[in-house]
Amino acid sequence: MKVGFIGWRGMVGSVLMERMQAENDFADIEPVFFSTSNAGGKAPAVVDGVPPLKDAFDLDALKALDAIVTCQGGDYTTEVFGKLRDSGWKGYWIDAASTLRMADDAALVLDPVNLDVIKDSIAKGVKNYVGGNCTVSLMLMGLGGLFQNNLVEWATSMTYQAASGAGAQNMRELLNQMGGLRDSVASELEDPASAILDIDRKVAAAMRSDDFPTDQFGAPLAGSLLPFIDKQLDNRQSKEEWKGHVETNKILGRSDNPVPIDGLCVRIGSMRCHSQALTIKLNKDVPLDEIESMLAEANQWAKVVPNEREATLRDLTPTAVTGTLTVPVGRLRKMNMGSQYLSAFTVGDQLLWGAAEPLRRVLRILKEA
Ligand SMILES: NC(=O)C1=CN([C@@H]2O[C@H](COP(=O)(O)OP(=O)(O)OC[C@H]3O[C@@H](n4cnc5c(N)ncnc54)[C@H](OP(=O)(O)O)[C@@H]3O)[C@@H](O)[C@H]2O)C=CC1
Ligand SMILES: N[C@@H](CC(=O)OP(=O)(O)O)C(=O)O
Repeated sequence: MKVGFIGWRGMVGSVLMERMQAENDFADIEPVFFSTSNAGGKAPAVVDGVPPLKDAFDLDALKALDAIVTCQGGDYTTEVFGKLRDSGWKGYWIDAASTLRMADDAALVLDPVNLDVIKDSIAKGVKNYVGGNCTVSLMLMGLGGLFQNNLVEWATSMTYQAASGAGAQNMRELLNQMGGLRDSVASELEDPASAILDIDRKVAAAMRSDDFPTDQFGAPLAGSLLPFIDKQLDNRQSKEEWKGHVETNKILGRSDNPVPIDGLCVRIGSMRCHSQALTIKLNKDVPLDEIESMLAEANQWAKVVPNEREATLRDLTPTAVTGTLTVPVGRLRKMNMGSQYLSAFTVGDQLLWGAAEPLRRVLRILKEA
C-alpha cells in the first residue's frame, strides 16, 4: 500500500510518526512524505529509500497513492480534498481535521469503541475516515463501557482542556505566561515575610497588562481559565460543545437515535491532557461495582481508578497521564440526585487517543481489509 503523509512534522503529525515507528507500522507500507512548504526537501528516514518530499498540492502525486493520511489541518483538506475526488481518485483519505467529520460519506474512527461502525463503512465502500474531536474521543475511550452496554440516558461533560488542543504556539504561550507571572513577583517570592496579598495584586496586574503575551489565546490562561473553546454558534453553544453531541452519536453509529450529550468546554493551563467531569443519567440503577467492571473491560486502555483521595491524586491527573495511552476514569459514585445519577472524571492525552492514535490504527485496519 502506497501511503502519503501530509502534516507529518506538525504537532499531531509528529506524535503520529512516533507511534507508527514504535508499532513498526512503516514496515509493510510504502510511505511517501509531502510538504506544503518544502517540496524537494529531505523526508524523514522512517525506512530505507524514502523519496524526497513531494508537493502537497500536486494532484498527480497525490493521485498515485492508495491512501492519504493528513494532519495538516482543515484549510488543507478544504483546498485539496474536493479537487482530488473530482479528479477520480478512489483511495482512502484519513484525516485529523474536523472539516469532513459530519459528511455522509465519511466515517468517524475510534476503533476500540466503534470497530463495528468502521467495518460496516468499509463494507459499504466508504473511502473517507476521520478522527473525532479529541474531547469526544477521550470521553468515549474512558466511558465506552457504559455506552456499549446501552446504559446512558443522557450525559453532561464539563471539560478542562489542555493548551495543546489550541496548537503548538499556544503551548509555548502558556509557558511564557507562566514564566511572566513568576518573574513579576520573583523578589517577593524569595522573601518569606512578603505579604501574599501584595504578591496577588502584582500577579493580577501582570496578567492584565498590555505586555502580557496573549497573541495566541487572546487572553491570559496561566493563573486563569478560558470558558469558551472554538467558534460561537447561533444557539450560544461553543462549537466544541456542539461536537460533544453530534460526534459522540456519529462515532457510536446512533445519529438517528442519539443520546443527548451537552456541557461546557473550558480551556485550562494543562499542557496536553484533556480532563472532563461527567454527570451521567443511567437508564436504570446499576450497582457501582458492575459499572466499574464494565468500564475496565470495555477496552485495554480504560483504567478504573478507585474513588479514593490518594489513588485519585496519584493516577487521575494530567501529570500522571501525559504521554501515555492510558485513559483513567475515576471519581465514580452515585450522586445525591438519585441512584441513576453517576459522577465520573476522566483524563486522556489529547495528542494520542485524542488525535494521532485513531488514525494510525485505522490505516492498519484499512490495509488489512
Ligand atoms: N492540535 C490538536 O490537538 C489537534 C489537531 N487536529 C488537527 O490537526 C491539524 C494540525 O494540528 P497541529 O499538528 O497542531 O498543527 P501544527 O501547526 O503543529 O502543524 C501544521 C503544519 O504546519 C507546518 N509548519 C510550519 N512551521 C512549522 C514548524 N516550525 N514545525 C512544525 N510544522 C510547521 C507544517 O506543514 P509543512 O511541513 O507542510 O510546512 C505542519 O504540518 C489541526 O489543524 C487540526 O485540524 C486534530 C485533533 C487535535
Ligand atoms: N478543539 C480542540 C482541538 C481540536 O483540534 O479539535 P478538532 O479536531 O475538533 O478541531 C481543542 O481546542 O482542544
